Amino acid sequence: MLSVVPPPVTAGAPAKVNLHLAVGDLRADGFHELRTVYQALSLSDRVRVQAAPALTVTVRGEGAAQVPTDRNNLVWKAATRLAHKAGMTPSVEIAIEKAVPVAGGLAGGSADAAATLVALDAFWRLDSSRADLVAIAAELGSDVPFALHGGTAYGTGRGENLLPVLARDTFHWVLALARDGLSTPRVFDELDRLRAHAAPPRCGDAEELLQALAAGDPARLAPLLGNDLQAAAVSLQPELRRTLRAGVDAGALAGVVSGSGPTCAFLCADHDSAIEVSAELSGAGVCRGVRLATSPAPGARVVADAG
Ligand SMILES: C[C@@](CO)(OP(=O)(O)O)[C@H](O)COP(=O)(O)OP(=O)(O)OC[C@H]1O[C@@H](n2ccc(N)nc2=O)[C@H](O)[C@@H]1O
Ligand SMILES: Nc1ncnc2c1ncn2[C@@H]1O[C@H](COP(=O)(O)OP(=O)(O)O)[C@@H](O)[C@H]1O
Repeated sequence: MLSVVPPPVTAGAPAKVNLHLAVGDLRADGFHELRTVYQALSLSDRVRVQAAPALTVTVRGEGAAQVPTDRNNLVWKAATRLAHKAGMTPSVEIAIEKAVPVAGGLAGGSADAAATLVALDAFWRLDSSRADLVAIAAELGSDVPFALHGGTAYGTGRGENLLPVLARDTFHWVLALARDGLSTPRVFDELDRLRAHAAPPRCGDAEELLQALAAGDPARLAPLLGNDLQAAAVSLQPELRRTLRAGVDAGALAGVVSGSGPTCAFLCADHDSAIEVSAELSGAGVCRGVRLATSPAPGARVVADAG
């Protein structure tokens, strides 16, 4: 009997911005207790899976040279864990097409892992429950469940416990990309160091911000954006202070470091304003490049294969 090779499957998954990121105490397991409001961005990576003699990973696109292609890639871990749970052999090639800047605080690696889970679930026709995929996602990284979820969500624990959040309308962002990345554990360590010596700003609770999201009002949302990791990211890359100032001078409603940085996310009043801010920021010499994005965006999902 002929065995039929299943056709390739492509999935996409979004980058994220933390609109609110309150970092609590360091736990015994090395993670910090978080309270965060995630929103998924229209900027997304794509992952294509197809049959191959053995597990292989290829990477093209934005920052590809900095992304591992061995077991250190989160997609490799995602594939082996899903295969193990399903009793499959992960004989697949996983081709990543990156658009999300690497080590930028935008959770690109988490997006790739979430897209891999969704793509392989379809490729192997596993029909896994959402809860099963979320459980594997949480083992892979704190941000991976949100990349599956998409939209807007409130995250607690180390960021992996999610509740959906109501957000009306579309928000317009300009992302200022930094020349060098920042390592997430290094930024958390830096925050602990700063807190041991002083009292860097804390963003408090998210109540008002949740109301601004439900109202879909960017002018109300802007002054409420907050990130406890910002002081640590700025301490490690002091030039971010200039970038944050330049975005607001260019007409953004507000700017915030995204997650552990160093990408700075600028909330704009509307699409036209975002175009103006991006043009001005590009010319100001304060960043490696700019990207326009909207939010919220859907979570990881199978997409039509562009070939
Ligand atoms: C900071 C955030 C905010 O959304 O995003 P990024 O800026 O990295 O995208 C996340 O908490 C990052 O999530 P993720 O990138 O999945 O991190 P993980 O792989 O789970 O953890 C990497 C390391 O970051 C630190 N870490 C992470 C999450 C957390 N709640 N407390 C921590 O202290 C730990 O040192 C951990 O070993
Ligand atoms: N698929 C992947 N894409 C990007 N980086 C990856 C991937 N898998 C593993 N990594 C590693 O994870 C690190 C963090 O990457 P990324 O998820 O882009 O940033 P952040 O944690 O700041 O959001 C990278 O420096 C890279 O070494």
